[in-house]
Amino acid sequence: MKTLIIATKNKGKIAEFNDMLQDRWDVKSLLDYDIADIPENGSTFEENAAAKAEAVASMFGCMAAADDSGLEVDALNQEPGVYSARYAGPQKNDEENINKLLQELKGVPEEERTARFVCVIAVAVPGEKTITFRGSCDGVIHPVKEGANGFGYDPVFFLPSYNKTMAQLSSVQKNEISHRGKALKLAADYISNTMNE
Ligand SMILES: O=c1nc[nH]c2c1ncn2[C@H]1C[C@H](O)[C@@H](COP(=O)(O)OP(=O)(O)OP(=O)(O)O)O1
Ligand SMILES: [Mg+2]
Repeated sequence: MKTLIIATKNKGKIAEFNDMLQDRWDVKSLLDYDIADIPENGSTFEENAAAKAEAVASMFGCMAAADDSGLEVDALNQEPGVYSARYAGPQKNDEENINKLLQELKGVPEEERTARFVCVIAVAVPGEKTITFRGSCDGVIHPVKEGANGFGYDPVFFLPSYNKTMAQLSSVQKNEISHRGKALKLAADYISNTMNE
């Protein structure tokens, strides 16, 4: 089985990539190697995903993928966006990020709490142009945390069509509808074709 390196240290993402890809590839992440954090200085998900994928592709001299993702909240002018991981500070704590988000949205009525998760997957090959794939998933920011599955903002990301938060879905259900599942569906054929060249 061929190895696919994903330039991430996020355990929640790694679990989802493993669930979706383990039949196809031997998925490795930055937690399997001793690699320093790659800076995310871009202003778009595409820039950050490309920077992470390219840094790792050049370190290993082979194809690497990366995921840059986050939450866009309409009532907050699409924030936290690319800053989602660091919303409450550089320590990147999910609990603190959720608390800050709920505080910012205090008093905002349900119909104005619309949001979306966005995921951009970049695939980089040394010496070639990096390609990006984008997926998104619409929801509403729930005023209280519910559910224990998933990671990040999942406990407050409410899906009206399921009457559940993302954290109340099984991993199979989440991967079918999530921003990451959608971006990966678009990326998988390109990864597979590029790997076999
Ligand atoms: O499915 C998701 N369910 C809930 N929350 C999510 C999801 N997908 C992204 N998110 C949130 C988590 C984090 O606050 C930010 C990603 O930030 P992002 O920089 O892409 O990832 P990260 O720094 O945690 O790991 P890394 O850069 O090593 O891949 O968006
Ligand atoms: Mg990051």
